[in-house]
Amino acid sequence: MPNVVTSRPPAKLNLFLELLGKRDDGFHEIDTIMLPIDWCDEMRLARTEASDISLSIGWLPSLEVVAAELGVDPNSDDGKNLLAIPSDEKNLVVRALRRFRDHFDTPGGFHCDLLKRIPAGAGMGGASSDAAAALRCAAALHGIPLHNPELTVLAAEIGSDVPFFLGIDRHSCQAARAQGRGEKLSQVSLLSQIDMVVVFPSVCLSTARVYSQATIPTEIVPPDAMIAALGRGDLGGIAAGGLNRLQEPAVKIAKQIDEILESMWHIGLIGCQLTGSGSACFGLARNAVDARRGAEQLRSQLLPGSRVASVSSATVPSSVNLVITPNG
Ligand SMILES: C[C@@](CO)(OP(=O)(O)O)[C@H](O)COP(=O)(O)OP(=O)(O)OC[C@H]1O[C@@H](n2ccc(N)nc2=O)[C@H](O)[C@@H]1O
Ligand SMILES: Nc1ncnc2c1ncn2[C@@H]1O[C@H](COP(=O)(O)OP(=O)(O)O)[C@@H](O)[C@H]1O
Repeated sequence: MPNVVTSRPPAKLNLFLELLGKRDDGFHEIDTIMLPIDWCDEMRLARTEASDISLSIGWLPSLEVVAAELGVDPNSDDGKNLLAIPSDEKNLVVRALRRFRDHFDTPGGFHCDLLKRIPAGAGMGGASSDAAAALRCAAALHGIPLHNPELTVLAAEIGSDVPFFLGIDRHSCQAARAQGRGEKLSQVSLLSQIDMVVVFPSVCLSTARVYSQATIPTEIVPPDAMIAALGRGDLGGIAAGGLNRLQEPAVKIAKQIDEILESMWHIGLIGCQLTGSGSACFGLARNAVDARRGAEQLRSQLLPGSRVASVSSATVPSSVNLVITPNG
């Protein structure tokens, strides 16, 4: 069995998000279309003899570069709020590894090196994706099949969005419809790659806070038009079918989201909206070249004060790669 493995957990965007109702347990019933994108963290997981679970965290390309883009001093309160990622039990990676070890009763512990690219509190699912990758990496290190259904049960206990990042029923997945609180998944087919620009404003939004300010619409919109447009590879249809019922409450908390969206529409991106509970926004481009050009234009307008990236649709789950170490 390997002693060290690596993985590249991807971010996600919600192309569609409808609220169906509020449940007694405080969660909302949702209907959402999630798309993995090629904006990824980097994870390296090693088995340790001691039973501890430890995590070290850094930013790529570096804390200083990311802080400069966001226009914050990394040591200020604002900087810490945006860039200080917990390395204790609050980190979903630590929670995932602990649950894994307790559930499968595996010997020893883990050390994880996590290099972040995905902004936190952005609605891009970075923490959830890291947790899913940690479960898969831990399974690989202990010879447990990566498609073991018990991993999906553990994933749902860690967070509503975590199961999506494991893929669906052993299959790699380009897009998924998630229902229930987000854990009931079905495949959505995608005819062609989607190229987009993502902007993360310098604000971190709490998922719980945004949900708490949301209202359930009187008329529920189904995702049918979005699903059909994705299957046809119809960019105009994807843009027209976009919806995010969390956008209104997120904008009430962080007004700058509206300004960001305005700038995105202005440079010719289409279907511009918030992802998840925010604060990141995305807009669709005709192709990868247009997305890169759009990102450059927005960078010149919005930096410092945001992170801007051109991205393309990707797949989940992220692969797990064995690392050959000198002693094993
Ligand atoms: C909004 C979405 C859309 O994909 O993503 P993010 O913006 O977080 O990336 C998800 O629904 C977020 O899923 P996730 O981030 O895993 O949330 P959880 O940790 O399970 O829950 C955090 C809190 O959000 C609220 N919550 C979450 C999911 C849900 N369906 N209804 C809720 O009301 C609850 O208050 C819960 O205590
Ligand atoms: N592995 C992780 N990476 C980033 N943030 C994490 C991680 N684990 C826990 N967190 C905490 O969870 C919060 C939200 O994480 P994240 O999933 O990135 O945002 P969102 O729910 O908006 O997609 C962060 O602000 C951070 O404090």
